[in-house]
Amino acid sequence: MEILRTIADMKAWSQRVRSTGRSLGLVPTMGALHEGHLSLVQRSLAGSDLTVVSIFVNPKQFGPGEDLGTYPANWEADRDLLEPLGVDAVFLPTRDLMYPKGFQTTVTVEGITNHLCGKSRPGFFQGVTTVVLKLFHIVQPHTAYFGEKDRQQLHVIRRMVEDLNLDVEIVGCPIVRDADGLAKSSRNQYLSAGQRDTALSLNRALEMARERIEAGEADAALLRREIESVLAPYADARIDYVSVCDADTFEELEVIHDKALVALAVFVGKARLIDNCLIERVPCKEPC
Ligand SMILES: Nc1ncnc2c1ncn2[C@@H]1O[C@H](COP(=O)(O)OP(=O)(O)OP(=O)(O)O)[C@@H](O)[C@H]1O
Ligand SMILES: CC(C)(CO)[C@@H](O)C(=O)[O-]
Ligand code: BAL
Repeated sequence: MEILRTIADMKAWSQRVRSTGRSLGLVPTMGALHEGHLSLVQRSLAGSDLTVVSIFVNPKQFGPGEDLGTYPANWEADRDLLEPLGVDAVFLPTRDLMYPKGFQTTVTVEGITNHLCGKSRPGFFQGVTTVVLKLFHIVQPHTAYFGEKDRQQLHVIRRMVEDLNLDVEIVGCPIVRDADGLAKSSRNQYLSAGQRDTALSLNRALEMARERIEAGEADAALLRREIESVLAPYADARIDYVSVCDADTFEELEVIHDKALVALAVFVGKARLIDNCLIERVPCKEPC
């Protein structure tokens, strides 16, 4: 596994690979890897000839007061997870290389970033799209893999790729969960045992919403209140948002027709956890 620490080395490596006609997959991450990340890596290993994983804790997507300074990092553990899988290269740039003195450019996707995480973390998506566009130029992948746990991020990146005519195929990968339903996240490391129990209420709330929608509930405001009441008993949970929204525009729904995205962001202690599920109501064949 090649460890590439400079932009010049990464570009040269990618150009060599591409010049031989082989396909290149990229899995962008912020490190502290877990099975969620590894599922993206497996998908890339299966779908591309060679796979690059980038590890970069991108300061531009963290707001003031967020956890940039304490974001988990463990390069040796990450390397030990990636090497046996057969990853071809890891791109590990420093902040100074990615954002040298004088850096002044920002990439903005409008519209869909006005909702959910974009609303509660101003500047977050600008940071994401700026770094992802840089990574695409540096690594030059044919395909890039992103998790559906960050479903809004996935849509924002697809929008950027389409709007800027980038030649990168974006593949979305399903959410990987622990056996008890908690979505894998690097920030789960912040949770105490008690807070972990609280964190399980996110998936429970999503499952409740799924059952209610599949059973025919169409009142989105009522569902938002019901989700809040699943979370309310937990004193150590603080809701950032509860959304029952359109799965393409991320605008809040009043009435659920055939499909809705239910998305949550909840602080449990210092961990801001996100989770979501896309719920499609199967039309009745017989009169319902
Ligand atoms: N449980 C998961 N299932 C599938 N994909 C995931 C999961 N967790 C993270 N990913 C994906 O891995 C990629 C890198 O994410 P990142 O490094 O921010 O990890 P994370 O665990 O989401 O971290 P955080 O604690 O910041 O939420 C993203 O595309 C993200 O959607
Ligand atoms: C896509 C990403 C690596 C950009 O920093 C980050 O937002 C993430 O890990 O989801
Ligand atoms: N996976 C999202 C990265 C972040 O929260 O900054």
